[in-house]
Amino acid sequence: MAAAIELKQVSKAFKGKRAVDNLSLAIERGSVVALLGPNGAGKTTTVSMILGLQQPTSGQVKLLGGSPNERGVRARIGAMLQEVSVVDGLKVAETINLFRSYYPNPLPLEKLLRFANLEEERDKMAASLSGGQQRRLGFALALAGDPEVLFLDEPTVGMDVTSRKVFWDTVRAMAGSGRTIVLTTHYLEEADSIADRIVVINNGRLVADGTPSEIKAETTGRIISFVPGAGVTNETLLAIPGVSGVEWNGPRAHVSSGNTDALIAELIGRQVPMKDIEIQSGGLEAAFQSLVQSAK
Ligand SMILES: Nc1ncnc2c1ncn2[C@@H]1O[C@H](COP(=O)(O)OP(=O)(O)OP(=O)(O)O)[C@@H](O)[C@H]1O
Repeated sequence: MAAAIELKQVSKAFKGKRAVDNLSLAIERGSVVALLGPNGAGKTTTVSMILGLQQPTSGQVKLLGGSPNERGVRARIGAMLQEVSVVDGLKVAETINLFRSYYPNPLPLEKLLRFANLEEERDKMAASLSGGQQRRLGFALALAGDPEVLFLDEPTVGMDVTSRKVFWDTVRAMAGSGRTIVLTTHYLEEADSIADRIVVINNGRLVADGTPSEIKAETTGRIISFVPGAGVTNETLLAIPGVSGVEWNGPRAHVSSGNTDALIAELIGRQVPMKDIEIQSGGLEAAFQSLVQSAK
């Protein structure tokens, strides 16, 4: 079966400046992919081209094996974009029903209200909802057509902690039922917990692509710390292959390395005297910062 989404050497230029630069990417059906990148990296432009809302300057975009501009393809996708369009004069349930009417096989209204945690707001005017409630309405509208591919652009901005949890539980359940989900987020811990693949974009280019643990391991965000025995100096540690930096906190040395497994073997092999050994992962945040900085 064709990939859910395929980008081949896609570029998009605005007034000569490339917002997306020669991006190639295939997203398998049933996967949950997070697009990460700093402000202005090109994430929204990429999603807009996949949705057919913007046309690439060059390259090819395929969605569900066809063109994003085909009606038949559009009926099979759902998108929650940063701007939620609220129709004036309609209540929450009426707005959802309007969107349901656009699709051949919509999900039931009650299910959508539950997924979006909007059961209590069903009879409120949509325009009177708070920012976070409007985002949740945007989620219900994105799901209205029971989409095979779901796009979530910064979905949890403005949501409170409870709504966020309900939201991600629902997204996880959706992913479990074989849908393809593409999300952009600035909350790296969310990407880490929900995505099975993370694609990092910077300056319109792909700078890393892998599982959350591969992305974390690819970077210098990992540290071994220990209290070295007498005679072990900064220079001794820096001279060991695989050590990318050493910082001291009193008697404790924090040694960073791209591959802490290999480094620990090296330290033991060299019989470096060590006490109270700890291995810390820098986490996705550190990995992300280091990727974005090294790509500059
Ligand atoms: N319509 C436009 N006209 C001119 N430049 C644009 C337009 N849309 C986007 N850009 C530029 O393209 C680049 C990528 O923007 P884009 O919105 O895709 O980034 P992003 O990764 O989604 O950022 P953010 O995290 O801030 O939403 C930015 O430099 C932006 O200023």
